Amino acid sequence: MNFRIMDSFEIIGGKPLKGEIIPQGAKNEALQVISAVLLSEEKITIENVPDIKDVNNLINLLEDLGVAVQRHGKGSFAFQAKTIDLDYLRSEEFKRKGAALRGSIMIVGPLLARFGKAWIPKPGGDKIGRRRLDTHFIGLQKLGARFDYDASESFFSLSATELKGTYMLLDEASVTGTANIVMAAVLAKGVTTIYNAACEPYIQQLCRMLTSMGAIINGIGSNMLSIEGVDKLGGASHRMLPDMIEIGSFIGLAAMTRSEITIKDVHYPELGQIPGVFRKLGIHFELRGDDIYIPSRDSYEIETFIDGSILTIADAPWPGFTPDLLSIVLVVATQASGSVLIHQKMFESRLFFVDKLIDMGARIILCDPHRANVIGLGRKYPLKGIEMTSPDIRAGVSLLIAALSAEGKSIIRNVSQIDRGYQDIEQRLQALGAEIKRV
Ligand SMILES: CC(=O)N[C@H]1[C@@H](OP(=O)(O)OP(=O)(O)OC[C@H]2O[C@@H](n3ccc(=O)[nH]c3=O)[C@H](O)[C@@H]2O)O[C@H](CO)[C@@H](O)[C@@H]1O
Ligand SMILES: C=C(OP(=O)(O)O)C(=O)O
Repeated sequence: MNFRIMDSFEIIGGKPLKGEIIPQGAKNEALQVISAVLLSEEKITIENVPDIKDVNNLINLLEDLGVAVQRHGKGSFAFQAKTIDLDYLRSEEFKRKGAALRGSIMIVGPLLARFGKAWIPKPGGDKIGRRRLDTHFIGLQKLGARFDYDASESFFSLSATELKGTYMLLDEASVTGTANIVMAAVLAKGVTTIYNAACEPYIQQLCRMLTSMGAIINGIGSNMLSIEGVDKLGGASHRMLPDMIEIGSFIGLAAMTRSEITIKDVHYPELGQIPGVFRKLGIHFELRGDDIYIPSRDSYEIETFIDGSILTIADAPWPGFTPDLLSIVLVVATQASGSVLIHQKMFESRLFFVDKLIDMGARIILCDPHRANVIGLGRKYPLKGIEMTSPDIRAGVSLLIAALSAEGKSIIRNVSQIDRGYQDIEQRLQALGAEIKRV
């Protein structure tokens, strides 16, 4: 039998969309809190889990490790990590499956804390520049773990007879690094202080879930976490936040395609800089209850800085602007009036996809791997549909937004990148009136 993998989208662009959209649960929170179920032998219920490739891969990985997983309905799961098959961690299958996603790195902290051992292949995720793991391993070593790296197999091993709380200053505020160290410290002996900790909402959510499991964590939401280790953690139930990157993607989509869209239940207070950045691009929207309503408008004009100089939008660790939305901001700017400098400081290979936008007719100068200057077309002419390949998840969605706004047909290949993090995206866009199908 010949199975064809439907890994492309065919899009006929240029049509305004209309309707309501509910953001999925957050991919990056899911990867943290689902890894944390390994810390307890009791049942942990998690609601609003997104049905996306990365999360499903992590859940499968946990099942292979022996975690009992019950699906209670859409997005609702119960996990129980009573017995864990540590031998599986040495298997070829684990090496292959673990390497498929970035989030798998976060099983290391819990395994080390509860069983004194952990192995992990170099994790996957987007090819958007070097993605080192030093912060994770230096932090775990400070807690007392021994660490070994087999470069020929790209395989990390860690072990510890006892983890002991200590003070540490992280070399960078790594999101998954902080999550891993926190998950190890909650079961360590004594107090761990993590300074320069990442503090984005998903780390806060992880800390809240751990607290409801019985962990003692102070400083949640700040860059100084203090964790008093406990002997054992219990069960809990937890509800995940909506995905802020999806919410930002939908704001950008609405502006770029002249659409009237309501994004439901956004948890506005948790969106940090995101609404402000889209406002700086000249996009108008209203907060109605906890929904963001974006009216259909023909044009939007990028602001300048107060002194009249060209606006720069740059990423930074939270509470700065998330790097995961810069590609979307960039594409939205291509049809604005005015200019903006997009400065992707955190990842070095995330802007190369602008070549495809240039082929579609956008005016962009890639100054260097980190900076792109966008000179908005101000709707003087539409982008035109082309065939292209999605290099990473966020570039993929940016190209999708560009294609939905463009005149004519576009084909986007390699959309399994998009499936990593956006649930049923074509069906949800079709419900808003988009002409998109998987081919
Ligand atoms: C599964 C998951 O949750 N992935 C997210 C997580 O990845 P991840 O946890 O892998 O990303 P890190 O926070 O470790 O680092 C991201 C990049 O920023 C650089 N860096 C980081 C901190 C800092 O203070 N200075 C600095 O320059 C790092 O060197 C790296 O190049 O956080 C990233 C940053 O928000 C997001 O893009 C990813 O979507
Ligand atoms: C970079 C991302 O994901 P990951 O860390 O899983 O590669 C992202 O979600 O934009």
